[in-house]
Amino acid sequence: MYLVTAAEMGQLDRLASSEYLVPSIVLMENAGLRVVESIRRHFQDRVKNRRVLIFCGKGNNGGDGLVVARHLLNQGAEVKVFLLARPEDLRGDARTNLEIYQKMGGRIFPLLGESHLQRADIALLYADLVVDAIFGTGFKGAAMGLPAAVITMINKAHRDTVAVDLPSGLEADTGRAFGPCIQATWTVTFALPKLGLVVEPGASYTGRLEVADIGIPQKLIDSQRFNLHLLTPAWCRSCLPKREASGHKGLYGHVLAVGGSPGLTGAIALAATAALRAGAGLVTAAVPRGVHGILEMKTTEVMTCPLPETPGGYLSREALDPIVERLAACDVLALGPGLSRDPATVELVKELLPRLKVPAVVDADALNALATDTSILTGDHGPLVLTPHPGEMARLVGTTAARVQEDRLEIARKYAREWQVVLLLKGARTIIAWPDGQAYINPTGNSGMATAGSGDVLTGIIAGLMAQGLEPGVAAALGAFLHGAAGDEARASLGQHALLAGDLLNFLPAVCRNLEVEAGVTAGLGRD
Ligand SMILES: NC(=O)C1=CN([C@@H]2O[C@H](COP(=O)(O)OP(=O)(O)OC[C@H]3O[C@@H](n4cnc5c(N)ncnc54)[C@H](O)[C@@H]3O)[C@@H](O)[C@H]2O)[C@@H](O)CC1
Ligand SMILES: [K+]
Repeated sequence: MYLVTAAEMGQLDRLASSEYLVPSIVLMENAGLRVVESIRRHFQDRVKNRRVLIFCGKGNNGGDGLVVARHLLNQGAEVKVFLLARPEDLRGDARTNLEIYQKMGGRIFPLLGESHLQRADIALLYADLVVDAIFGTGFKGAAMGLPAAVITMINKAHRDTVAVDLPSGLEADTGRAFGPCIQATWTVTFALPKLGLVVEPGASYTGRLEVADIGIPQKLIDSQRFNLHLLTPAWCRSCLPKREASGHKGLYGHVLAVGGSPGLTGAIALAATAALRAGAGLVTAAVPRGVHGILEMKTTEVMTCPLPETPGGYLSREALDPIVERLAACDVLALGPGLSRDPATVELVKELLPRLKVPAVVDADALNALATDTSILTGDHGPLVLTPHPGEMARLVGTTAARVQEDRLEIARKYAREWQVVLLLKGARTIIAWPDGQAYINPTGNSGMATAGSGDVLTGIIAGLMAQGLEPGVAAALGAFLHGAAGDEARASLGQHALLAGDLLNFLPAVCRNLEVEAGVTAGLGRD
């Protein structure tokens, strides 16, 4: 599903009217009606006598709020509209909707100065629901003055709150709030999700996200060339590798996982097992000879292979040829989990990558090895998926993790293009940037997954999917989704504090099974 900026959404709205002759007031009517339907679901269809406060700004977002007000009034709710503008300041469709609402006897309470705040504050005490229609995609910068005071007052009241299109105070394009911002229970956004709703901190203000069809012609949406996408269960389901009734293990690919070092055998064991859980037919884990016996004890279905090591027990330069030989019988390499930063191992990584004839997932210390010489990335290389966390990304591009976090999307996109790799930038709302400029944002996952070994599981899942023939970009996106969804299932059952990376392996089957059986899902965004 496309993710759009405010300007892209505005363009779609305009083209719907100018090219397809859909009157803008019809779009506004549909938008309001979708919110009313969502509110009815919230109240299990019993809206009569519900006390609903609707806060409206002077723009079209406020116009949507007035449509909501009119329909709820019609359906017997006790509606109060607080207007953060003088009625004569409203224009166009918003003005028309104000007038209809007033003709129906709907009440408007002005919210224009400090003296009006108290009345709204008292009403909030008794409200069953707050509808936030103060600002939508037209908002820029910070809420200040009266709107800021109103937003703060609504948040302090802790009432169930539905945001219309966007939580007021949030920038649609960045997901940042430079002043107070509505903390929504849920948000009904129109036509397509806005980028700011799905990246942090915007996603946290948004609450549960519903995407509502307001009648913008699908043909118009399909004709756009947006290059940012939100991963959805339906898309992921369509990408799941197919299993043949007569399939055998040779058909589902062979992963070679290279990594491990003294004290870090768990990382490679997790990655290798995750590759099998993701459906790979065969997985071989190749590790320094000294830890090979430990790996044998830790894993059952994984095949293992001892490699030459340095006196300290790290993979040595002599491991190069055996790895290349092994790879001749494999479909994909997973490189990095538990590898260490020993200088000999760093050299090994740098010599191995240019010799690859199979696609590779490069993670952890293999990324740190690359950071010592990024000419490998700028030169000719085969298909690569890089899976850095912000710290590893910062080392790769010579900046700080804070800088990477400030501009996650643009940085991921820039280097995916520049290096011609699939770049998966981890963190809350993982980004998967493709070399052709397309980028995906993953809505699944939770902070319980910020735990040792979680990244190793992701590496294994992606490699396992690639072994089954998925394109690297698709495998990375689907892998991120499955990994996060397994984390969400694990959290639902175990809570987030005690969650271990190994638990992800145990919840992955349920997630895959759900995708196998679910016949397409709406824009569900994981659990809130
Ligand atoms: N055809 C359309 O364009 C449709 C628009 N719709 C609604 O219209 C919204 C966009 O409407 P608008 O473009 O009128 O904009 P908004 O209603 O989002 O708000 C814009 C108003 O807020 C003011 N503003 C912006 N930043 C501010 C700040 N930092 N502090 C104080 N005031 C600020 C602007 O000057 C303007 O008056 C969408 O979010 C959606 O809810 C829907 O009705 C569907 C159809
Ligand atoms: K809003």
